[in-house]
Amino acid sequence: MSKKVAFVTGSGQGIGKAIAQRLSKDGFAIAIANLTEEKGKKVADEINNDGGEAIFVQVDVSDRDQMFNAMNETVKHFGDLNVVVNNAGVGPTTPIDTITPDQFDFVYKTNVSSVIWGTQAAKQQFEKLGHGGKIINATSQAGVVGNPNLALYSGSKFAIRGITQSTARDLAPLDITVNAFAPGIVKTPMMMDIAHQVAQNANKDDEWGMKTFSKDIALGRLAESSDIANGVAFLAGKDSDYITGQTLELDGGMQFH
Ligand SMILES: NC(=O)C1=CN([C@@H]2O[C@H](COP(=O)(O)OP(=O)(O)OC[C@H]3O[C@@H](n4cnc5c(N)ncnc54)[C@H](O)[C@@H]3O)[C@@H](O)[C@H]2O)C=CC1
Ligand SMILES: CC(=O)C(C)=O
Repeated sequence: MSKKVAFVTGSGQGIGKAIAQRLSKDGFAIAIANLTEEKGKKVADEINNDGGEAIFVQVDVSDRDQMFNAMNETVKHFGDLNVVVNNAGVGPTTPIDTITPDQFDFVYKTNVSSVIWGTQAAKQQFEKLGHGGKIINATSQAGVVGNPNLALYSGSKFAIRGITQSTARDLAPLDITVNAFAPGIVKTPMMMDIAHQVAQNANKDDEWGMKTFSKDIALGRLAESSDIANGVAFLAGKDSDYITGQTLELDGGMQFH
């Protein structure tokens, strides 16, 4: 039987890379869809050298045509597509007075437009292939509760949960599920940068910056990218077939509902 195929955006490093590696272990062929070629190719090579099957497809997720082309290229190569993980995102630190129109456009195009284009392109491919599929969107604990200094980012992540819920209803008749995952504080370049910026603004060190975000984690430790990939693997697999429109919180116990 041929492998199922997963398309993972922002998989050149951090959480996306861990998701790609985990889904490969779970038997998926993987499209590493990333902005920067060097990092994306390296992850694809690592998966192939490890006995998996991966290709690199270059994409700027904020560009609709590029998202459609990247998914087309994936289906041309592997002959199928079953799971799309809209993971890529940016997280600048933005005290409210500092936000500019350019920054607004950049964050909302990268984080929010990308999910819409990714959903449209996935729907098109699933329909052409004549089967359903799974769309999985990256929100954040900061998309469940507003975080200080992150007004642009938090707002964009709240929007992703709204889009997830709406499109789950729209696409259910096509046997397409749409869910989101909400990581907590994960040791990746994005989070290190946020902690650094917040610390600098307060004249403190990076450890202090990280503590301002991590002090309320019930399980008492920062997340590894693999903790997040474990949850996404569940959403990508058969055991989540009867779940749609939900946000799975992967935050070690930060936000409770
Ligand atoms: N690190 C954390 O603590 C948390 C991260 N998240 C979310 O998880 C997702 C992944 O985050 P990290 O791995 O931490 O980020 P990261 O910054 O470490 O990695 C992001 C990856 O996305 C790629 N990328 C950036 N812009 C792109 C674009 N326009 N088109 C294609 N690829 C692009 C980068 O090249 C990089 O490979 C993001 O959506 C982020 O908002 C959510 C909650 C917490
Ligand atoms: C970067 C992020 O998603 C946080 C702080 O939750």
